[in-house]
Amino acid sequence: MQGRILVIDDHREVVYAVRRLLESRGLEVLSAATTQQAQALLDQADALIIDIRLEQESGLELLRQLRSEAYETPAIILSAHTFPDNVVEASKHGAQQVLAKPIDAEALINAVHEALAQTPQDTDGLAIDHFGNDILGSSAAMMEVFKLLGVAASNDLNVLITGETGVGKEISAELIHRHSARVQGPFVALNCTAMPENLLEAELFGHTAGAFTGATKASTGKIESAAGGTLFLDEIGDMPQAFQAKLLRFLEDKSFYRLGDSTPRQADVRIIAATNRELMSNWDNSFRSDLYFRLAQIPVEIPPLRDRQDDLPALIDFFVQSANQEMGLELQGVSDSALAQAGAHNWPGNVRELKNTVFRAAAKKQRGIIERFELIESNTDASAPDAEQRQTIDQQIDQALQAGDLGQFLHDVEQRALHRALHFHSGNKSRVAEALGVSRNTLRARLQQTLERSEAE
Ligand SMILES: Nc1ncnc2c1ncn2[C@@H]1O[C@H](COP(=O)(O)OP(=O)(O)OP(=O)(O)O)[C@@H](O)[C@H]1O
Repeated sequence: MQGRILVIDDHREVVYAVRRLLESRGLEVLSAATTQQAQALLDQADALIIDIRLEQESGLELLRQLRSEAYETPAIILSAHTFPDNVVEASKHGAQQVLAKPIDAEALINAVHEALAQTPQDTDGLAIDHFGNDILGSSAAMMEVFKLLGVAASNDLNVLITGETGVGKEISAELIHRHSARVQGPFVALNCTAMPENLLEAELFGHTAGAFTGATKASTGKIESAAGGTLFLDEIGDMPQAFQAKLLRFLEDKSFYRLGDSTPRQADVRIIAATNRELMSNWDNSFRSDLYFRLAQIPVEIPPLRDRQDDLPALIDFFVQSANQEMGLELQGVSDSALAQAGAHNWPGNVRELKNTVFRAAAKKQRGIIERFELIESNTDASAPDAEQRQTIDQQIDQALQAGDLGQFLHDVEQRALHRALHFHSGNKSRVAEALGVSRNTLRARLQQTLERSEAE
C-alpha cells in the first residue's frame, strides 16, 4: 500500500498509534492538531483521517467545508460513537467510513486501503451534526444501509426502500427526511394497502366538495400537505394498477388534479416509497416498470433482522430501556440465555417483533433481569418440504427438463397451487393473496393468465 495520509486529531496518543500502524504498512503519515494546521497540508494528502471532535472544532464541519470547496480527497472519520445519525451525516458529506474509537487496527487499515482505492471523483465527503439514536444498528449490513440513507439525504431523488415487514423502512424514511434539505418541511405518510383507486386518489390528491357521496367539504390531499417536505408511500406494491399511471404522471411533472376538480395544481414533494414485496419479479407483473424506475432512483434494501445478529444486543437493550421509560419499570437488562434465545430465533416480524417481544417480557418481569423471552415460533420451517419430498420434486423437474417442457410443468404446478389455495381458503382471494405475499391485483392478474393459458391449450 502506498500513499500519504493526513491525520487531523488533537489527541497525541491517537496520532501516535495511527502513525505507527500506518507507517508499519509502508504509508507516509502527516499530522495536524487543528484545522488551521491541516489547511497547509491538505494538498499533499491522498487520504484524510479526521477526528470528529477536535478541540473547540468539529471534524465534520471541517469536512463539510472542504467538500463545499470541491476538495475531494477521501476521508475517514473517527468517532467515539458510530450512531446511525453520525454515519448518515458523514456519508451525506462523502466520508468513506466512520470508525469507532478505540480504533480497531484491521478496520482502520481496511478503511485506508479503500480510501486510497477511491478516485477523487467517486467521493462525496462526510459530516456529523447532531446525535439522534432512535434508529439503531452497528452491523456491517446496517452501516451500508446508513451510508445509502446518507446519500439519499444529500439529494432530492425519489427513494424506494425494500425489506420484509418490520425491518425499519418507515423509520429509515424519517431518517432521510430529518437529514435532508427538506427537514423544515412536513413528513407525511400514507399507507396504500387495501385502498381502492378512488379512495387513494382522494387521499393523495384531495377532492372537491361533492366529488363523491359523503364528500361534504373540499379536502386537501397528502401531496399538498407534504408540500415542501417528504411524502412517504408505504406498501406501494398494493397500489391499484389503474392508479399507478396517475402517480407516474404526478412524478413526471409534479402536477395533479383534486378529485372532481379541473384546475391543475402543483406541489413540490419528495417521494420515498416502501414495499415488502419484490415489485419487479417475473411472477408478479402488476407493478408498472416505468413507475418502479421513477420511484427507485435510489433503491435501499434493508436486510432482515436474522441476517444481522450483531444488532440484537443493542436493540434489545434499547427496547428494555424504552420499556422502563414508557411503563415506569426497573429492568436491568436480559440474561445471556435470553440473548442466545434471541440469536437462535428467526424473527419473521423483524425489529417490530423484537420490540413487542421485549415489551411483553418487560411488562411481565417488571424489575431485575429478563431471563427468557416468549417467542412465537413461525411454522415456515415445518411447512418446508423434507428431503424425500424435495427429491421427488427434483426428479419431476429433471424429467420436465429432459422432455423440454419445464415451462408447462411450472404452469401446471402454479395452476394446481392456486387451485388448492383457493379451495383451502374457501375461495377467499384476499386470504390467498396474503398467503402468497402478493396483492389481490396480482393474484387476479395471475389467475386470469393461468385461465387464458389453460383455455389456449
Ligand atoms: N434499527 C432500528 N432501531 C430501532 N427501532 C427500530 C429499528 N428498526 C425498526 N425499529 C422499530 O420497529 C418498528 C417497525 O419499524 P417500521 O415501522 O419502520 O418498519 P417497516 O419496515 O416500515 O414495517 P412495515 O413493512 O410493516 O410497514 C417500529 O416501532 C420502529 O421504531
